[in-house]
Amino acid sequence: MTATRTNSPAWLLLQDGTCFAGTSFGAKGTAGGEICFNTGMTGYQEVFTDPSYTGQVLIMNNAYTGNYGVKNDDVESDSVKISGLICKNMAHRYSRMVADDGLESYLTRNNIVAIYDVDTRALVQHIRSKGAMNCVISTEHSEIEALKAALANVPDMAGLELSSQISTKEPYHVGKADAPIRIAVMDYGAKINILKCLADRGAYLKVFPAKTGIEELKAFEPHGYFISNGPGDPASMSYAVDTVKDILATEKPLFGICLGHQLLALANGIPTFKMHHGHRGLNHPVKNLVTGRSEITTQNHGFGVDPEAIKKCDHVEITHVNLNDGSIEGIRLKGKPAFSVQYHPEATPGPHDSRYLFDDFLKMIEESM
Ligand SMILES: NC(=O)CC[C@H](N)C(=O)O
Repeated sequence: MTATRTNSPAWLLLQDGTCFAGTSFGAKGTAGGEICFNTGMTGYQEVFTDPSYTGQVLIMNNAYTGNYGVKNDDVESDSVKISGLICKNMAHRYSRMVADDGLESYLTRNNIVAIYDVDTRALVQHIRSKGAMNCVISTEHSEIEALKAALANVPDMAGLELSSQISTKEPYHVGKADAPIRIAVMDYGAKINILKCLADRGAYLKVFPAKTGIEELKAFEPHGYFISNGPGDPASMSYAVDTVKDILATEKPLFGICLGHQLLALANGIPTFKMHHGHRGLNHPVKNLVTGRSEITTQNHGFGVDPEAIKKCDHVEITHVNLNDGSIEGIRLKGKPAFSVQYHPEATPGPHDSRYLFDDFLKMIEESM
């Protein structure tokens, strides 16, 4: 399949004044967000639709993006969630028997501004040394003052609350209603495959809007609670921290992923912090300190849990660490059936090494029933 090459110019301006020129791909217009990069070599459609990327302009480290097109069901949510896209090369032809569309048409339909022909190696090295910052990409402004004005409107990721905007508006169910195990899911921007991983193991889920109170959660009579991934700064989510505290008070099993991990830490008095440039990719090595085994993990986070504060917290145990930088990848509470990981065991896209965590959670629930 081919698409017409437009070759129209596009520009990228970073918050520190650095500028890149490139070529437009996808929707026309101007888009801003926090710039971040994903080192994965495949799985771009799942990444673009991951709700945790809300508010972020994504650089793909892979030299070539779009070669296998898109498929209607290779998604992690109902729409593309990235604010914008930056690539080295974008495929104008795609090749996959079962593909439904090409990437450019998909981005255009989803109103996503993208820029390619950018030296992404230089750009990623820049972010790696300077750290996370905001940016704008534009097909309509080439004047630096106009780009700067657009950039001034992009909110800081630190302190930004996004989950309540993208969470489901109404509760919904996943799985079979007669399943023996019921799990209440807090939707702060949940990826579809996390829900599938739980339902495939025989759980019936009720997925709740971000600001649902404990009484409504309890009315579902859940045997366990799941705290989802999601975008934004966990420290801005006091409503969610309160919900996690209320859930812990029920003594029912709790499992949290990524944002859910950060919220479990915050609910136990452990602060989170903004990382230099975060972890986003499919090959982050993590060691499970309980089993001594290592796993290769999928990651997507720009905030982390404070390691020093955990060490001082008697009732929280570190279960997983990142083998690249020693950052905290997993915790569990002593004396309570609650645990969480900073990475993504559902791993769409990515290796399935960590799927055992869903089995562990279901087993924990069975043992508590
Ligand atoms: N994938 C996630 O849940 C991300 C959590 C949080 N928004 C972060 O960037 O750290």
